[in-house]
Amino acid sequence: MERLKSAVPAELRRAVGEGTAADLPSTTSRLLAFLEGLPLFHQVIGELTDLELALCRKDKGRAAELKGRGNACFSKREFEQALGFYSQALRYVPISSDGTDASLMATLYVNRASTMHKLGLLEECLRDCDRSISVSPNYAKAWYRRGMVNASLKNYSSAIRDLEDALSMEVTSSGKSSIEQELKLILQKHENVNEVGTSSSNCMDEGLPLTEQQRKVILECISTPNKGRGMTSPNDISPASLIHAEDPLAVIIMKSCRDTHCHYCFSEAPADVVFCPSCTIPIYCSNRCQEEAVGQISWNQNACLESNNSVVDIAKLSVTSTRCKTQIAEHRHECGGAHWAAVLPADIVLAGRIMAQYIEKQLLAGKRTTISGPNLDLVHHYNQDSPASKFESHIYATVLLLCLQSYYKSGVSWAEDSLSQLVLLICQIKVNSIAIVHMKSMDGGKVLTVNKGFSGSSGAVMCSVEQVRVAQAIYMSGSFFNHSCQPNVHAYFRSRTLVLRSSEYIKAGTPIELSYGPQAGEMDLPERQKSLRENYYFSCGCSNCSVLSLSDLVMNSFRCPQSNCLGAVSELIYYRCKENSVHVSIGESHVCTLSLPFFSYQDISKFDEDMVKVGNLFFKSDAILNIDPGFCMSCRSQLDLSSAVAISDRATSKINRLKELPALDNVPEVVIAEALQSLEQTEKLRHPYSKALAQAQDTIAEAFAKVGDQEQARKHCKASIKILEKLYHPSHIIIAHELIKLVSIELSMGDGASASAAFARADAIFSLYYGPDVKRILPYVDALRRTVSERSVGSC
Ligand SMILES: C[S@@+](CC[C@H](N)C(=O)[O-])C[C@H]1O[C@@H](n2cnc3c(N)ncnc32)[C@H](O)[C@@H]1O
Repeated sequence: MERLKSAVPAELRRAVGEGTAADLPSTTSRLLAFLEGLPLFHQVIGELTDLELALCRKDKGRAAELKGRGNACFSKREFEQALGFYSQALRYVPISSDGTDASLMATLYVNRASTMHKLGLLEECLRDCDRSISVSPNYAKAWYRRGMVNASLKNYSSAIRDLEDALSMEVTSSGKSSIEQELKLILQKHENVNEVGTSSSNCMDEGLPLTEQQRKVILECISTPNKGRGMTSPNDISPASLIHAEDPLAVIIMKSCRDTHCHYCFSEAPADVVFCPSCTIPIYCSNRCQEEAVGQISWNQNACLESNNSVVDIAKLSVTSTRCKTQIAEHRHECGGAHWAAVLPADIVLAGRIMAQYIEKQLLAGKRTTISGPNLDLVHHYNQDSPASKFESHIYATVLLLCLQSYYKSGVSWAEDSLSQLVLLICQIKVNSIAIVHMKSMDGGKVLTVNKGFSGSSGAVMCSVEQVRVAQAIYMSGSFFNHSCQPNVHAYFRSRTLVLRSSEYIKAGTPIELSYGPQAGEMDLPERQKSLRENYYFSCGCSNCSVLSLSDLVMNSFRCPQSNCLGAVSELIYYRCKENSVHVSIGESHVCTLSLPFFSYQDISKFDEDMVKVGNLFFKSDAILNIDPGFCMSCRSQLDLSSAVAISDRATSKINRLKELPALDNVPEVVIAEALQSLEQTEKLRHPYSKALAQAQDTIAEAFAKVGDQEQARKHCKASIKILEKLYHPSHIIIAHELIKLVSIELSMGDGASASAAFARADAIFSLYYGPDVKRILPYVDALRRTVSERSVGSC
């Protein structure tokens, strides 16, 4: 792509970069005319769309070779490796209409099933047997394996039926006699044991609980003075109410999750992962997800899948889809082996998916009109984009259009403005797409196992969660919610569904706003502004970025050199420009102008008492004139800021070394002692309510928990929570996650009563943010709940 960009003459590049949205018809057509005359461009499009050149083609030879490697590992009892090879083989095995490849696929499923049976993955094994049977219904080995795994699952009646079927299909006498032997054994067991049913896992969403569906909040889209359109409600909304739930218009998995997560529901891929029937890139956690993403596959339609490129075939497949007819299988149009969707950036593939959906809807509706673009009613900032970004959007839009044209061939005719529409669609995606984030419990499972005995002597690990960015999506209604650095709704995802829930009481008519990422307490004002400008192309005008806030004042500040002063020393310049407002700048550069929060004295209950003391020092001084970097905002004592920054940074990096140690179970005492010394230095330098201090306490708590000194771990964990309560607020979700760490420490200490109290606080916050979805989103919380209640009963 870089070679393509540099081939464009500077004059044309400038015209594109300097143009506005109104110039798009001319800039896009000039660029297209130039590129069409460029051999390099045709080479690039050829590489992206030619099935013979594609990297993601099915390959029977490769599948057979991988199967051989799997078999070799299986016979050496290297089951984990065998599983990997069989999965890879299934990824490459083609599906053909003549049935020849079906037998290879059926064998691979059975081989993988046998491997998973050996590994104790019984449900997964059962599913692979079913897949093998559906591909090749008379395959005795598949029935035999299913019978055996059903026996392991104690489903004896099913096991007997399966083995009887296997027996009727088996042709060799040795095969028949070994099936008979197994059958005899299972019949005996069946006589002795009561049957236990199997549970089948289901990754897909079951939708909203009924009670929530009935209590949907009424939303209105309104025009706001400084943020464009926004959302509000004509009614008061109580905390923890479900505000909105929506499936995406289009979605694409992040490249980093391609090999580990289902490309449809984005859950972590299980051992019996399934693949796209037409290309080797996507993986799915179940047949259901595969069908949702690719369309329903029945074996007599294989020819249609393989030959692709025909509009009639596409329509036929979509009609046979299990989905509602207005929804188009999102991966369908990318299938067949052309690999542009695997190579182009996620934003561009997302644009491709939206465009393809639009085209296919027109085709399904029988409208063979000229294709222009979906014309989504979403905001974009094309005119404010940098020249480089405008040029890049033009290049990608042109490449994408050619890829789509190559797929739809003569089945579609394109309007003149389709390229301009595509450029705007790419810009809309930049501003409106939302990252789908899933919660991953880092060691929640482990903590519960390790702590089972609660001897108190063994090293325990703390429950901690990591947010994994799994996909990028466009939600049509979700796009109308504006950002606030102190949001009143919490956004989370059930598989691919966006869910918004009120995290506080919202009065009728108040803007309903979520956080696009940056939040007060987590980042200070300049950091938040920078992040929103770079990632979302706007300057934040939320209430938290318009009024001087206490957490912004202290979070990155230093301690006043006077030991009895609680005033903060900042690296920023605060200059009072008018009676009620201050300019904030870093060095020469102006960050923003903020109002002074006089409301804080009227509504003092909103704030933490200690924080109000800090605020008073700043706000109540008669004249806040000019506070330079390095001067205390209260008593004006001066601190040598540059040396304080250097010492504090060194101390932080020493403490952070604890995180980098590969195994914390064995942290040398000297490293802990050094970290404690650094913590002492940080405490001397940093403001007592600073983020650096909270993080240092948290890191040290984690290290102590892992080496088994739970008393120390508890002390530092509590210190960290105390600071975070001031930077955020005591009911913020971040506090709940920290409290869960405290719970695991207290459980390890055998202090069930304290653990139970901390858990109750965390649970209340989680319920506020996730409502009844807590169990589904944070399953480890539920596991911990059971442990806590057992332990607290035990300690009574
Ligand atoms: C996802 S859209 C939200 C809906 C949008 N206001 C509209 O009119 O369609 C994101 C855009 O809304 C505006 N916006 C959202 N939150 C804002 C905020 N806190 N301050 C200023 N503008 C904001 C920005 O223009 C941003 O690019």
